[in-house]
Amino acid sequence: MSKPALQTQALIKRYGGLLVTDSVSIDVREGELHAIIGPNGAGKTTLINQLSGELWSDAGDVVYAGQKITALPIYDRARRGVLRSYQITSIFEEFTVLENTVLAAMGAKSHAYYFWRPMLGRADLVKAARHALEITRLSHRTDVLAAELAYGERRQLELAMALAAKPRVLLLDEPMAGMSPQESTSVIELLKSLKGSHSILLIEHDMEAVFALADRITVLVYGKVLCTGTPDEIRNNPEVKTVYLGDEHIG
Ligand SMILES: Nc1ncnc2c1ncn2[C@@H]1O[C@H](COP(=O)(O)OP(=O)(O)OP(=O)(O)O)[C@@H](O)[C@H]1O
Repeated sequence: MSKPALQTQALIKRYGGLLVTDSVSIDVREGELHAIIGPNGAGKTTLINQLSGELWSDAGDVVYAGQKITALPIYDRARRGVLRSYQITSIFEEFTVLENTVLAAMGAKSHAYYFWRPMLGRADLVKAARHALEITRLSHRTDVLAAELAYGERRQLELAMALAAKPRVLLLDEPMAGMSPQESTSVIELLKSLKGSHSILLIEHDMEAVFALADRITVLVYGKVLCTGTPDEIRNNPEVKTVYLGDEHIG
């Protein structure tokens, strides 16, 4: 069994009296795609925000490669390799797809945006960006302005930008939301190809995609972990069926 890349230890987030994540302990193993599912309001997005550093936790720890990163801000976590899609830079509308992706690669390497240098003058960054665009199937759109992209293409660009930053752990909150069936299929294929070389934490409402992709699934209900297991274990777990999915939704 591979070791954990990212772990939470009894992680808690409160909003007033509401425990939104309630002592959540999960781990994402090296090269694993670990999906988090649960009903609306279960705390999935809050958890991912706590992992990326967008939200401070009230108690508990986030551990990456054996080190506590709970107190680190987003940028430090990202630079170490824990990256949420679209987190490092937002898309610059007036820049091309390639320029946006080069900027993301640059940000990850702490080049501090050397705007006075030609953006495409760094061969290594351009190469990383082109590679990310190739695997996200956006190579044919490299010279198009971001402002001209369709919605699904923008989501693909966000993924390309995250990949150009060479993450070790990728945090994805509904990467297929709002995509056409064709675009979703292409993202599913992409995630399949990224598994193994990346550890991925995925929140996704599309159960078909989750069960097709996940190595393990954690079910979150009212902020608490109900169970973690392989897709088969989750599919056959009577408690999961009762509490959340309903027989007809599983698998
Ligand atoms: N800033 C906030 N202040 C107060 N309550 C909040 C805040 N953010 C989230 N919540 C509450 O925390 C709970 C969990 O929200 P969260 O968005 O993490 O759930 P989720 O599982 O991602 O839901 P969904 O599947 O609908 O996206 C909800 O009850 C939500 O109303």
